[in-house]
Amino acid sequence: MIRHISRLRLTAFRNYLSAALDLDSRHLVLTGPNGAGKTNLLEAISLLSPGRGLRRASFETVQAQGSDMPWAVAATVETEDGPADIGTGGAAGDGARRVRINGANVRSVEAMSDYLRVLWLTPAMDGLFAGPASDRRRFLDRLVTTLIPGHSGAVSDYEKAMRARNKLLEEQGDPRWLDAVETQLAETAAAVHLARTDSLAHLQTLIAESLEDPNFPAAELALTPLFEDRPEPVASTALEAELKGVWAASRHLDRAAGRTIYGPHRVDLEVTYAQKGVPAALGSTGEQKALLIGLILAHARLVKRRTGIAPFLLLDEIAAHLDPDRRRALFGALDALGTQCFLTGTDQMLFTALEARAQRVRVEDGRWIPEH
Ligand SMILES: Nc1ncnc2c1ncn2[C@@H]1O[C@H](COP(=O)(O)OP(=O)(O)OP(=O)(O)O)[C@@H](O)[C@H]1O
Repeated sequence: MIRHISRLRLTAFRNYLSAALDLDSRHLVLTGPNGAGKTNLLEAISLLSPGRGLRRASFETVQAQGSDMPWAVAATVETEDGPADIGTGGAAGDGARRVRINGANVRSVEAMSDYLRVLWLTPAMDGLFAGPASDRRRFLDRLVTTLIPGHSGAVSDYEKAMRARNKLLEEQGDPRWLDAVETQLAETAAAVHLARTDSLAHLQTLIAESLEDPNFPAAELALTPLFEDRPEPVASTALEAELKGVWAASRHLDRAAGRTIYGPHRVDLEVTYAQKGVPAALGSTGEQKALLIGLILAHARLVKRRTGIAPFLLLDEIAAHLDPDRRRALFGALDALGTQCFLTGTDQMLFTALEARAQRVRVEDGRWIPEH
């Protein structure tokens, strides 16, 4: 059985006031004019995972304008153990979001990951390899979170502790407080860094084992070193001690710089086009897209292998950028993953090769019209 979403319901979510859709386990193709609500639907599904979803929008932004109802996304996920009802949404006057599983409130957004995992590819990621390092770190953290759901929370805890350290440095705070903050910073930093390196190592191994697919070339992945002048320990306690030492010694420098210079918030994900041995950023637009698709497909396989849950793939306007042969290869790869994929495009013709392997819905002005 393929784990899949069998029912999706949106309330006061962006341009959807109230919409419901029944689905089978096949892929879902969404077509419709610009601004109809195709990406909004993908964003809704992306919020069934930790973090802020595929647009990284604040929860106030997703609230449908002009509606008094709090926004809500609800899905029924068919699993091997039966259906599960997963819901998330906002509550009036509160910036946070609530999560409900099978009718009960749960405290942690990570709990949704027991039922479903989500990965996405959007046009906003097109410049990933040539753009700023912060985008690549965020991309990597998204991959890691799909594998290790607690990672998203660890990254926010780390960022919070770093802001506290920077503030204490600026205010010339008590060194004992700095010690305490740096201890906390080191714990979260080690967790973040080791989750990243561990996930990357597994992903690289899987890519190396996979049969070469000429349509979606293999990537070589590496993290830039944490420190310029010393090796980084691989064990958590040793890494924490090393980071604490570095931060304690660099307080003056960091105070002058107005920020923490060393740490996992500064590393970069280096991606190389394996066959050619050149940095991904030097590839053509099409090559970079193919590399990114290959990376997402490989990661989806990794998540399936290690967790038993094949992630749902949200592919926003991917088909339009591929030539017909590569499009067919993509559809074949999606079928092989054994998961439900959600694809958008303005033109139904792009998805002809999917034939009966997809259900089709036309999106118009915040409404869903199933096509038969
Ligand atoms: N909070 C909100 N309340 C109401 N409408 C919203 C809200 N946020 C966004 N919208 C509307 O949603 C629409 C955009 O939807 P979406 O991005 O899903 O379009 P799309 O079908 O993917 O289009 P394209 O083909 O251009 O990518 C816009 O018309 C926008 O004004």
